[in-house]
Amino acid sequence: MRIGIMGSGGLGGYFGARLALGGADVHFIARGKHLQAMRDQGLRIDGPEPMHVQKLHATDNPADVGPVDVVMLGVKLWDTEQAIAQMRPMVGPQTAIISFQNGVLKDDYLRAAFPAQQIMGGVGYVATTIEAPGVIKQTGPMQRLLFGEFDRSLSERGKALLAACKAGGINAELSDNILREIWLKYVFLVGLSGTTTSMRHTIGPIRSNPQTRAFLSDVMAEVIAVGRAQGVDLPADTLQAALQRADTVSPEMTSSMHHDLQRGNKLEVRWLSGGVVQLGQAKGVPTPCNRAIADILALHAEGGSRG
Ligand SMILES: NC(=O)C1=CN([C@@H]2O[C@H](COP(=O)(O)OP(=O)(O)OC[C@H]3O[C@@H](n4cnc5c(N)ncnc54)[C@H](OP(=O)(O)O)[C@@H]3O)[C@@H](O)[C@H]2O)C=CC1
Ligand SMILES: CC(C)(CO)C(=O)C(=O)O
Repeated sequence: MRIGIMGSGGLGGYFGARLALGGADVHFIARGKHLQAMRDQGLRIDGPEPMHVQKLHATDNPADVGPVDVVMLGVKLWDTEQAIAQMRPMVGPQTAIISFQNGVLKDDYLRAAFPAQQIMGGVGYVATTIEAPGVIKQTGPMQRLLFGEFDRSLSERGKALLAACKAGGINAELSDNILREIWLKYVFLVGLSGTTTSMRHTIGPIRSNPQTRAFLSDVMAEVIAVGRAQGVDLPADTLQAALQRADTVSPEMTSSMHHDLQRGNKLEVRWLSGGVVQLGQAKGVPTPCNRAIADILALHAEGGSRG
């Protein structure tokens, strides 16, 4: 299977490395020093299960690659439109395109650019960052990919990608309700990212203090209300399950958005809590807690200030 990884950082680099080690014909799209290091030394994954892809295809020019079976989109949300424009040479009429970015607005960008039948839904669970050019660091053993067709069929292309993932040791699942999976992650992630970033704390103290726990719960409840207003069939116990998830992760856990704030990077808040506000407004669902998060972080959203 030919796979194009559009954005080979924490997410794309990690799962692309596993796919390559599993035997898939992976083409990494990267840029700058990271691209140079990958060309010179391959791609190294540090963490609980160290890996090294020594020989790989890496380029900043998707035209060098040409059409692939699957494009996996893994750039930060602020880079999406530019990445979509650049990745076009990898997209032939039979190419499946899957965004594993966070949030629920990501697929709207794809739908605006490509025919709906080429787009599959995806969710990625992993905690990784680019530690140095050519090196990705994974924190903790979690690694999981979910993907599927928006029409809920279990397609042959989905099964083929599943087989490629399994060959690379990825905990992958072909979902028959990917929209729900995307929203279930959104509920958890907006709660985690909104609270850890606005409060500048790991999840441990946030979930233990009754006042901040109530805020976490209210943030998640707003996401659920917006999702249901959008017609997503979120189970009755979604809030309980999301809070339970927040209770069972390490107390030291935080979100990628909190890491971005600490490093003075741009933030994905416009698509996370900001996305909840935007979708809530369109459906008349109040989202005061998410609005507070988006407003509090607005001065940091373009980067340049460390939290
Ligand atoms: N990392 C994680 O643990 C997880 C991340 N996610 C989501 O996945 C998405 C990606 O996050 P993450 O992997 O952490 O981000 P990273 O910044 O680690 O990786 C993105 C990479 O894509 C590169 N890139 C961006 N645009 C282009 C382009 N046009 N051409 C070539 N390379 C490009 C970036 O380069 P440059 O550095 O130069 O900008 C960077 O190397 C986000 O939406 C995030 O929320 C979801 C689950 C877990
Ligand atoms: C919660 C986590 C680590 C799960 O993949 C994530 O997606 C993020 O922090 O952005």
